[in-house]
Amino acid sequence: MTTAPFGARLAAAMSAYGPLCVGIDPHASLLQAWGLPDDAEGLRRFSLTVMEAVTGHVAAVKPQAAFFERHGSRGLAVLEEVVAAGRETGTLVVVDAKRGDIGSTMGAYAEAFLRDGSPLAGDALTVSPYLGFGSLTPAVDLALASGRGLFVLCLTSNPEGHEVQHARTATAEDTAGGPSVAAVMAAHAAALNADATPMGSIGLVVGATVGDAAARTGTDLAAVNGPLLAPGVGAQGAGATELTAVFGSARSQVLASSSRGVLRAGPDVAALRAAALEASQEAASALR
Ligand SMILES: O=C(O)c1cc(=O)[nH]c(=O)n1[C@@H]1O[C@H](COP(=O)(O)O)[C@@H](O)[C@H]1O
Repeated sequence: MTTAPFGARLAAAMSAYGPLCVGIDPHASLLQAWGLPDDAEGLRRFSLTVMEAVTGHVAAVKPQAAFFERHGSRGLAVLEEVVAAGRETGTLVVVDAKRGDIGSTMGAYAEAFLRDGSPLAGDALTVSPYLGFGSLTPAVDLALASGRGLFVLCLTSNPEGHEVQHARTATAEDTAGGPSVAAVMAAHAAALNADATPMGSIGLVVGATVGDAAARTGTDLAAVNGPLLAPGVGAQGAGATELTAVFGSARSQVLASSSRGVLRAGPDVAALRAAALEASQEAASALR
């Protein structure tokens, strides 16, 4: 394996371009607003326009798989084109597919999204650990072996996440409840990233909208030593103030993510690029 680890590649991209990931979420309403048909060709023009506008200007892009899957196999072919365009331009691609399953099936998801030569394999994948962090082992192993990364859901940006993520884990001896689910997920990531420089490749998803949830759940974000993907910026209401407040001493690890907040500026390439650069600068000053 000659590729540098994802954590090192992302750290370099963030220092070159700033801490912003532009989400590629081709909602039907956005296709309409851009004057595009709600079909695979509209999806393709939308996605490649975003790539043209932001590659080489921001650290990463994050295509959301659901918006491609809703167009069937032709939509997935467009996702493959986005992945290929990222590879050609050197812009990191986080495939946001939030996969999670029992280990034996997780192995197949890992081969789809993290294996060299797979057309859907970007630089990192979002994964869901709610079948137990250990169920993600095939993805962890393949990501680390291939220079890719993972973003493991930890404290998500949506208002419903707390009922699972803030819950206290129980053991046979400690029925009163142990550490929170979020803290356990963060501790697993920290263990996998131990000793990595400048940071490890097993990141977490922590929404910019979660307020003081890390403190309330005892989740030590600074100790993760890995990237913290922070969606919720822009359309979900978080901005610079929230980024600073949520991440505190972990802010140098944060990759802020905005989809609709940037995409609404399209379809003009220059306007999209300007919106991305503005969001990137705002995130950079909040996270300095
Ligand atoms: O993993 C994600 O990216 C993610 C996690 C999370 O906690 N919240 C969240 O909004 N996301 C994704 O981030 C994007 C947010 O889009 P906007 O609200 O338009 O910026 C969507 O693609 C979500 O699926």
